[in-house]
Amino acid sequence: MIGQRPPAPRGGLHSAEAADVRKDVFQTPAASARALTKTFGRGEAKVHALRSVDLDLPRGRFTAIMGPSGSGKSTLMHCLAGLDQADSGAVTIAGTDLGSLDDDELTIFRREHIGFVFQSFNLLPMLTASQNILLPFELTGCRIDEAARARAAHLAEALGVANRLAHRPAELSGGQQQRVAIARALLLSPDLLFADEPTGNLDSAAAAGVLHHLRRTAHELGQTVVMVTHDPVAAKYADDVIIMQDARIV
Ligand SMILES: Nc1ncnc2c1ncn2[C@@H]1O[C@H](COP(=O)(O)OP(=O)(O)OP(=O)(O)O)[C@@H](O)[C@H]1O
Repeated sequence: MIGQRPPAPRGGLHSAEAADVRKDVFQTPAASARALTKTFGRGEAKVHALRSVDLDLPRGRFTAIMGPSGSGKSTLMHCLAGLDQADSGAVTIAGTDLGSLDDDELTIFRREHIGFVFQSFNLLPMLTASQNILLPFELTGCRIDEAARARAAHLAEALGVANRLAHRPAELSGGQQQRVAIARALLLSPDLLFADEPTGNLDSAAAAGVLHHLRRTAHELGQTVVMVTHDPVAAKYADDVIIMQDARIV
């Protein structure tokens, strides 16, 4: 176990009530999209990237988004993550309608509720693995305290990089770098962890390690994980697979 999946209810509930509370928490989707529509360009050059997409992402599950190139996967992920705005429709994360937030509020919301992992790891080369993992905490403007260090150490342990913390990214394998990047993305306990082709730069053994840890993150930390991938082998690690085609979920 690397953590408790259902949050422990407080206030002395009887076990049946506590089970109901846990069930409710996990039945509320971590994120929802309703009638999400997005086009690029105009006139003859107009391209439909999303055509009225509806989606609920269940909490604590690992969901893969697959589909042919140009089918709208990245656009969907960017709209869900508040990195891009749909032309119409709504995205709700942790009960907040992203459309109700101004730019500054959206930036803060993303920092507090959403974690990202990219194909190219995006670690800072001059920082050690440990400093990279703690970076999101520093960006909040708070001093790194014992609790933050303990969380970073716990995540490093869970992701199998605890013995690499003093090393810089160039001294780590690709798989280790990606696992450091996952620990960093999880530091502030986001509601959603988005992974964009996280194994695209890895050989099959390193990819398997990263996918195994993403799966554990969902199942043992109760973390909602969404991964865009072209790789059917990677998608097999997911609990649910969403297939996109021609800007729709099929
Ligand atoms: N910034 C943009 N400007 C113009 N068209 C765009 C832009 N971004 C995406 N598109 C178009 O929108 C459609 C969906 O693109 P998207 O990147 O979401 O697909 P994808 O499934 O992620 O593709 P890939 O697997 O190749 O990354 C494509 O036709 C793409 O060309």
